[in-house]
Amino acid sequence: MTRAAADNIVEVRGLTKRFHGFAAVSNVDLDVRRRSVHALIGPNGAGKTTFFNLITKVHQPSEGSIRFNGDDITNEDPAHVARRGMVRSFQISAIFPRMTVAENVRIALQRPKGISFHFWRSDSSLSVLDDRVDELLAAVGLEQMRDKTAGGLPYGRKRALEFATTLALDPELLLLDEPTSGLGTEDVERIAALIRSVSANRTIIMVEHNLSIVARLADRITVLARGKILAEGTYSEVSTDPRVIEAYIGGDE
Ligand SMILES: Nc1ncnc2c1ncn2[C@@H]1O[C@H](COP(=O)(O)OP(=O)(O)OP(=O)(O)O)[C@@H](O)[C@H]1O
Repeated sequence: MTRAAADNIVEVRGLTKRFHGFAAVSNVDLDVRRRSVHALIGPNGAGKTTFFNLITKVHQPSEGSIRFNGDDITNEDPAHVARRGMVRSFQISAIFPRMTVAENVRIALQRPKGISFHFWRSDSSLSVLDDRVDELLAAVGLEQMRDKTAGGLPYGRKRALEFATTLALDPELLLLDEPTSGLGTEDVERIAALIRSVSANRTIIMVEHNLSIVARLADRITVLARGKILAEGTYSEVSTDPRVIEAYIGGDE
């Protein structure tokens, strides 16, 4: 591994995605530093979701390359990429609504990359699993709701549960797709605190429209507009960049 690859968990070069000739992401070069919180912002239609879909390999790039931990993953399928430790969160559909909160976390722990567990294992591994379920529920503030049916939780609490099921996979790189969207102030604060606490020992890339959250959490910010990188830097750098101000004012946000 080169020195740059050791410092950067993700290295993207010349990444382009065209849909019927329209470049949703165009010639993007992006490095994500290990153990940083890296935010991707930009007006509607800037290409943020497409970029997430490219690096998680939901979409195959039209051009360019993607490295994860120094390995070229450009031609890998999404399941392989997830097994490498790149996990995307905030897909509420991933929650089983008829199961309890604790059962949802337990199932996530039994997935590949979660705690290795089989039903024929001993009671001691069962209790290890229960301990980990309780730890994860405590981490997201759901310990009081462990036996409630997941489908009946309020929206903000479902988000917290989804966070717990994602953390169960112990991702090295966590991709958060608008983690605070649709949440009330109290839940936004809870999720922000959670992102901060889980960022201590992993890398996070997040697409986030709430710029005050970006300002508080992100070490580095990439601003996309019309599929291209417009600016990159700290919040104070990008928020004072005239090109960024123009893109936001000139855009539809
Ligand atoms: N599957 C697709 N087929 C055709 N065009 C697409 C497809 N996916 C995205 N696009 C187009 O690519 C552009 C970028 O879309 P994308 O969803 O990546 O932007 P975004 O920055 O995530 O926007 P938002 O903040 O509104 O979610 C848009 O013009 C969109 O219409």
